[in-house]
Amino acid sequence: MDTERISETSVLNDEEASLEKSLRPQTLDEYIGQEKIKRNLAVFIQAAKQRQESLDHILLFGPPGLGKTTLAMIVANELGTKLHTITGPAIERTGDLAAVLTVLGPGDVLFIDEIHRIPKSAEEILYSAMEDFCIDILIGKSEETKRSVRVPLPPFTLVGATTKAGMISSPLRDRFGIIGHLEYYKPEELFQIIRRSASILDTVIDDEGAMEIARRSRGTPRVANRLLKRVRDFAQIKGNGLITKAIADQGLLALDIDSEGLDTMDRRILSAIIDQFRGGPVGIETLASTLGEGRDTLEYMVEPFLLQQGFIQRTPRGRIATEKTYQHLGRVISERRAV
Ligand SMILES: Nc1ncnc2c1ncn2[C@@H]1O[C@H](COP(=O)(O)OP(=O)(O)OP(=O)(O)O)[C@@H](O)[C@H]1O
Repeated sequence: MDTERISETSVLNDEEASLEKSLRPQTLDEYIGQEKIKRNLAVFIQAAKQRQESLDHILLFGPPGLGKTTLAMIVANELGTKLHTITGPAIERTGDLAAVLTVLGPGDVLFIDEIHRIPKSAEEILYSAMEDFCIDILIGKSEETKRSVRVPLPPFTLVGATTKAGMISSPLRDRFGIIGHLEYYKPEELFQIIRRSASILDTVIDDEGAMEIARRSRGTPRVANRLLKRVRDFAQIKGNGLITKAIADQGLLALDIDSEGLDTMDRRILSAIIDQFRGGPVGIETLASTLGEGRDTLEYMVEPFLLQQGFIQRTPRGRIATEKTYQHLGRVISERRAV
């Protein structure tokens, strides 16, 4: 299990957490990449401010670590309002949601991470909250005293984030006026993120060193920042403090990140498809149980990058390894025709 990747947000120690915070861009100008979303948001935010209205609700899709939370923070910051955060799994009952909604101030931003995980009953409360800025709360314990009370809410902006586009119901999706799909970052964009983070961390890095980390960061700013911090340690202990291409390479190899930026988990998946399923096709469920991993981890955290990079192809009968994979892992395509 790739515990480091999965738990990196949840078990950061205090120092790491404050470093992570210091690296977060605060404004749209500081937010690198995702140009289309950024351009549109800049217009919508400016228009809402001019009209003194709340900004329309925003739904953000994309794999972990691409900057959904950061964007939600930036939206609140650019609007000059307060950000309230909750995650889908933390909303167990409708009352949990009502408790957050009823403390919102006018124009505030409510960020619900993993919005696909809120229970159906809470989702229904969200509908009227989003559309009419009010919620109906049931009060009274007995059948005789039980009644529904309408509670008005101030106009607010809901920012929902999810890694699982297919798991948002259409009534919920339809209530978002702005929908953004975050894409994996290009190496040039990660290069800029790494340069910016290095300067905040007071770390010297040359262009080749930054590019090497950028190329091997799975298209993901969170990974880029994590690798930068680790490679910085190598530069300090094994070099003279400067992150060069050679130091980056040495550090990344020690962290088991290969020349294509694949980590142990990526390579386990690819090797299993080749070695245990003759290159595929293999269903995601079978693959997950063979590896002893959760299906969701594979499908939403690991596989999207492998698909995007052309290491895996999806067919109606399951996943197959591509010629690029055989070459990268130094295997010979013998029993299955190359794709
Ligand atoms: N566009 C960006 N420019 C610069 N840094 C970024 C950008 N996007 C993300 N980051 C950095 O990457 C880190 C991870 O981003 P963030 O927590 O917003 O991701 P996320 O998509 O919300 O992930 P998750 O859903 O796993 O929480 C942030 O701490 C931030 O420093």
